[in-house]
Amino acid sequence: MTMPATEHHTLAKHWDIFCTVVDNYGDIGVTWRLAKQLAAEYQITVHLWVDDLHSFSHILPSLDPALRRQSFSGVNIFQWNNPLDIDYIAGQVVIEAFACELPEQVKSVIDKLHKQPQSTVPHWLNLEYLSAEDWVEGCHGLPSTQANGVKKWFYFPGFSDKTGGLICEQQLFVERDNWQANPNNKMALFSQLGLSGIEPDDTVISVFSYETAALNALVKQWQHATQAMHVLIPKGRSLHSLTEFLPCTVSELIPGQQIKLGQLILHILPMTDQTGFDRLLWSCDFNIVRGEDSFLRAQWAAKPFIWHIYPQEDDYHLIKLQAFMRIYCDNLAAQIAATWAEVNLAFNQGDANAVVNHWQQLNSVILPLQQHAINWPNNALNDADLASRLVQFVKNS
Ligand SMILES: Cc1cn([C@H]2C[C@H](O)[C@@H](COP(=O)(O)OP(=O)(O)O[C@H]3O[C@@H](C)[C@H](O)[C@@H](O)[C@H]3O)O2)c(=O)[nH]c1=O
Repeated sequence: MTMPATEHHTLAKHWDIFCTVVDNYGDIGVTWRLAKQLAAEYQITVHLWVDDLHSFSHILPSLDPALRRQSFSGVNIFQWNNPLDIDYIAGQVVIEAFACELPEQVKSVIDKLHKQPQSTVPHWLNLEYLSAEDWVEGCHGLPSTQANGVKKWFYFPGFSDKTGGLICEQQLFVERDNWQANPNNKMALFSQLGLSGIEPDDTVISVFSYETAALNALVKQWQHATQAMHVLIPKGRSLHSLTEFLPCTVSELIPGQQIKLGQLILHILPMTDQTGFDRLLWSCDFNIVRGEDSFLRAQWAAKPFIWHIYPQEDDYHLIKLQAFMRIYCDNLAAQIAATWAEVNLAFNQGDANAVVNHWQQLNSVILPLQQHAINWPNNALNDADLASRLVQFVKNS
């Protein structure tokens, strides 16, 4: 472990972010977005420590899971083995993402620094999950003093100006608007992804959900659509709810493969990096997303969406869903809000009949819903994105 012998220790300038991949791609998805933005917009050297590079490589295909150190987009990516086999050098900030436990070596370096007279310790932050619930405002930015006296700060993303904000790159909306202004962009993307047979005016829906009977019911209904419909689904959890429509097992499906079901064509999507995923969401008419990061990106896409929230014990996720739906629907006409909320609720409850009924009603409110989706991102950002608030928070704390 590298510890300078000097008494007056000055911290290195970089930030460390520690991320464990619990399951799925959300934890690494969020930390990777944040790391890239801190590097690109604030010229901060970021060391991103990840315990599962294989999972990470699904959303960063150029990553080599066998390498212990590598750099992409100005971020140094380190394999986090336990115990650490790469030296931790104390930097300005250490972020433990989603309450992952920091490695012992890191805690012991912080502890030693804390005990040295006149030395500074890194700002130690715990980055929490995003929630639209009211209590978040009261908990954001609170310190917790550890047994050794070092303070750890709780950083809560959120939708109000009293929270830590939402991850959004400064140029994202400009890039999205430019992309959406020219339909050739989406057609070029579809062809680059190996998707054929999509005409510019066809309805295109992306699906990145968990397993649910609601998706199965929607696919049954979409087969009888009046016009051609395309549903784009990456290999993964959504398809486990659609096995009755598939000609083979989910693992045998190949990206680019098409399954024709009446008016509907299911397209198997390759997974792309996050920039490609964002562009996909910008290019579809409707997106079904999940978790945390794709949920936010669907909002930034300015398109109507269903949020399949990550399921939690005792249906706690439904409380989180309701909290978000309340703020999203705040200035929406009652009938539009009710229809959109009912589709979301039915999808999350796996209620096949209800989701089909409410989906049909969605057609009658789709224009104002599209307009709302366009207005929402600027309102939601509340003037400051998460990275800018985080940099400010570190300066002030
Ligand atoms: C389909 C696809 C996704 N992605 C990215 C977008 C997101 O960063 C990431 C998916 O993350 P999420 O949308 O958050 O959904 P998720 O279900 O994968 O992750 C979840 O993990 C749990 C452990 C957390 O508790 C949840 O809150 C949630 O974050 O994958 C790509 O980069 N390319 C792709 O082709």
